Amino acid sequence: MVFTTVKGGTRPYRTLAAFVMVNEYVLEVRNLHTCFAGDCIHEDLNFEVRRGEIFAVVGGSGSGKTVLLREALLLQEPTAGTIRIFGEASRRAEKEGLRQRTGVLFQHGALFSSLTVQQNVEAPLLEHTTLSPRLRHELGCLKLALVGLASESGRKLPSQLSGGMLKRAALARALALDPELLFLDEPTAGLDPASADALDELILQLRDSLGLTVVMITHDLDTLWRAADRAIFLGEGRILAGGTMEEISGSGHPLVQAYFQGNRGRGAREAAWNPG
Ligand SMILES: Nc1ncnc2c1ncn2[C@@H]1O[C@H](COP(=O)(O)OP(=O)(O)OP(=O)(O)O)[C@@H](O)[C@H]1O
Repeated sequence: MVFTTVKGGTRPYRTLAAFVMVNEYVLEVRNLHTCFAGDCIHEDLNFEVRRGEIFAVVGGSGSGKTVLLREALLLQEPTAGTIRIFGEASRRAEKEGLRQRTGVLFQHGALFSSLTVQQNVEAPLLEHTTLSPRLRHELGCLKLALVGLASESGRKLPSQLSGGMLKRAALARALALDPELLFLDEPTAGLDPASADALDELILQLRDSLGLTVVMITHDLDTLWRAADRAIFLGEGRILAGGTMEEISGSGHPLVQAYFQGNRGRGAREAAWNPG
């Protein structure tokens, strides 16, 4: 890791990430409108996510972050506009292909409670590949190791894992098909600070080692300062600010200021600038 100087302090910046990040758009959102019964929560959103970056979607409650994620995952249709993933306009007909190139970590893990962790991780391989049971098992073990879970954890039911381990297990399942693009919905929600830090570190490591592109929704200011390369701030149906965390937090918009300039926001920024 090298350090680069930014206005007001020094933040870690990862060399491999800088190398991987290129101007190839993995996700492009153009002129997106989403309205429910005439009430519009997205009014002409435009942004793009570059290959290899960790991109965060931020905003107050009800600003439309989850709806945006559901639209990108083809679980919901926007009212107007397009979402292109891997350069292709995402259409329902291409759902299967897109699913295999994208992984999702849902906020509550969404693991099958009656299956063991190992079976959960193998589930996408069973559904989308013709691999033999032995190969599926080996790949499942590999993914568990990748997220830092011991093989004993694979034999447990989700209910027998801690919150941090559950997130890791769900992440292992999201990585089962070697996705290029990973969506994370509130990855650190409900975790204690140490587990949240460890998960942030894991996300950074996975991006660096696998060359993943990560799009995450988060309210966690520590995660934002530590992991996000760029972000957008949603509010009033629009993107109120976009860019690096430094750029966004310096926005003059009152909603953005209130979000980042409170005690929690300032503390997270200082911690990111003074790691360790
Ligand atoms: N299917 C739906 N029908 C009607 N309204 C909806 C529907 N889905 C979402 N909404 C509304 O859209 C708005 C945005 O919801 P969304 O869940 O995307 O917010 P959010 O930014 O993810 O909030 P939070 O941070 O609290 O999770 C909310 O007012 C919600 O009630």
